[in-house]
Amino acid sequence: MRIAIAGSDGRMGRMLIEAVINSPDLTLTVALDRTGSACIGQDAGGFLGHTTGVHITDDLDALSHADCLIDFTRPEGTLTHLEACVKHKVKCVIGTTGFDIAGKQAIQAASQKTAIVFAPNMSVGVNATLKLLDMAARLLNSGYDVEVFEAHHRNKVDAPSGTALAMGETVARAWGEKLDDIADWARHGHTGAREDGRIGFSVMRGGDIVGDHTVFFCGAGERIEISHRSSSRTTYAQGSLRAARYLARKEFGLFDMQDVLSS
Ligand SMILES: NC(=O)C1=CN([C@@H]2O[C@H](COP(=O)(O)OP(=O)(O)OC[C@H]3O[C@@H](n4cnc5c(N)ncnc54)[C@H](OP(=O)(O)O)[C@@H]3O)[C@@H](O)[C@H]2O)C=CC1
Ligand SMILES: O=C(O)C1=N[C@H](C(=O)O)C[C@H](O)C1
Repeated sequence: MRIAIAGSDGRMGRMLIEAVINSPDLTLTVALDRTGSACIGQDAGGFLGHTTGVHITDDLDALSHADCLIDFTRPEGTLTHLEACVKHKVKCVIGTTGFDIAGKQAIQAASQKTAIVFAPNMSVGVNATLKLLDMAARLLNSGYDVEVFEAHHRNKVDAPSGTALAMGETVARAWGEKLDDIADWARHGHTGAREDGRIGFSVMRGGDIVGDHTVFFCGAGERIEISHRSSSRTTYAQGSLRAARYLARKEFGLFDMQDVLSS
């Protein structure tokens, strides 16, 4: 399978290039980054001291040499790349977070023309955690205050993380609610007492934290905490490759990591 990587000089882009190079069933054929980036023209494996012969480019028509693009960039970049994927009939694994409603609708529309896996977290552990949360939310559906906490590195630009949002959505869905209707995104000043049935969010940014998430179910006399902590980005890269292999069998459609992991 011929793989293209977007955001080749980014934290995830580099992890993905290394993972593809080390996967015998996958071939790196395209490495993208944005116009003006200092990495354009460099060998995609240069940061590893490795010569791949694939030079990082901003030419999206290079996607004609790929079967699947793996994209961890920014929403505006991903949506531009997705148009090129549709044009060149290339499948797409999207790990980027922070899309607005219009962005999510554009992904949905593109999935009628190509096959897409879109997930805010590609790690097997996080996706198992989402299953545990669904079970906990169904059992603890009254008398428990739910709070979602996430911590990430100082360079993360969106908040709450896509994973924290997915965790909140999982609890809200289990309660028959929409997250937007019951979320408290932040608290400051004289907030008054906490209301029942809300989901609170809190966010920490600092240093090189890869990604920590905890959902608290706080009751009277007890507290349940369901936590996931990432210590390496490898899990995101390996999950993305699994998603790309899954798409080899699909023509079009929108899938998530639960689809990938249950196949
Ligand atoms: N689903 C998952 O499992 C995971 C998702 N993520 C998400 O992936 C995304 C990227 O994270 P990370 O690798 O840490 O970020 P980085 O900032 O390290 O890398 C982003 C890369 O994308 C490039 N880029 C930025 N804007 C554009 C654009 N408009 N068009 C094309 N390329 C662009 C950057 O180029 P330049 O440096 O020139 O700006 C850089 O190479 C985030 O949304 C993050 O939340 C991260 C980890 C796991
Ligand atoms: O930006 C990151 O680093 C991460 N982003 C994803 C998110 O927003 O949930 C996944 C992971 O937590 C790392």
